[in-house]
Amino acid sequence: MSTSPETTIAGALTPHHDRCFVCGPCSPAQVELDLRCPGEEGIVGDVVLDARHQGVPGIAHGGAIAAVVDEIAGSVLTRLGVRFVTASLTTTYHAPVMTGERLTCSAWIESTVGRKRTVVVELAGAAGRVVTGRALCVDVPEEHFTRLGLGSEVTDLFGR
Ligand SMILES: CCCCC/C=C\C/C=C\C/C=C\C/C=C\CCCC(=O)SCCNC(=O)CCNC(=O)[C@H](O)C(C)(C)COP(=O)(O)OP(=O)(O)OC[C@H]1O[C@@H](n2cnc3c(N)ncnc32)[C@H](O)[C@@H]1OP(=O)(O)O
Repeated sequence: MSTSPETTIAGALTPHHDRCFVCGPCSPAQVELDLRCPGEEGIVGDVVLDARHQGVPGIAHGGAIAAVVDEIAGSVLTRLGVRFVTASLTTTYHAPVMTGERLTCSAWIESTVGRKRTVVVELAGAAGRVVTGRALCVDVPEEHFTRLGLGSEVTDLFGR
């Protein structure tokens, strides 16, 4: 397992990239995410979607929620040093997410089969579970990015 600088400060995770539209501090839509790694695997934390993420007034947009699910699922894997992309993402909305509502999250690897890992992300509000997401993530070689003309600005993000 990698010992990421992100995991050495009381298990807290910091944004993986300044310009990531979900977690990056340069993003005008940066989501308030406070993610921590309580143990060897998995992530817990808090998430708040606000008025920048609404679909109808007062309710978070389902696409914004899905992006947050993808971000959290990805964080579970990158902190383990896994180089991956998301191949498929399903998001089940059990109840509306209100803008400004503080949610707790937990995420973990549900299964690993060959290059495929399924990561589950649960989001809950004060009244209980609001979202369950499942990301099917596929391990990829470094060439997945280098053949696209991308270099260390991407490949260095994995396994820090
Ligand atoms: C822009 C990339 C960013 C990546 C990560 C980002 C940041 C990393 C750093 C820190 C991150 C911290 C937090 C993370 C934050 C966000 C995470 C975002 C992650 C993303 O958002 S990333 C962008 C969107 N994502 C893509 O850009 C993928 C496009 N796509 C492809 O690049 C190929 O499609 C690929 C590589 C997926 C597969 O291609 P391939 O040729 O390598 O392999 P192949 O097709 O053989 O599939 C192998 C096995 O997966 C099964 N399989 C494949 N696809 C499936 C599907 N859809 N449903 C069910 N099963 C599927 C096959 O059935 C086979 O299964 P089996 O082995 O059992 O036969």
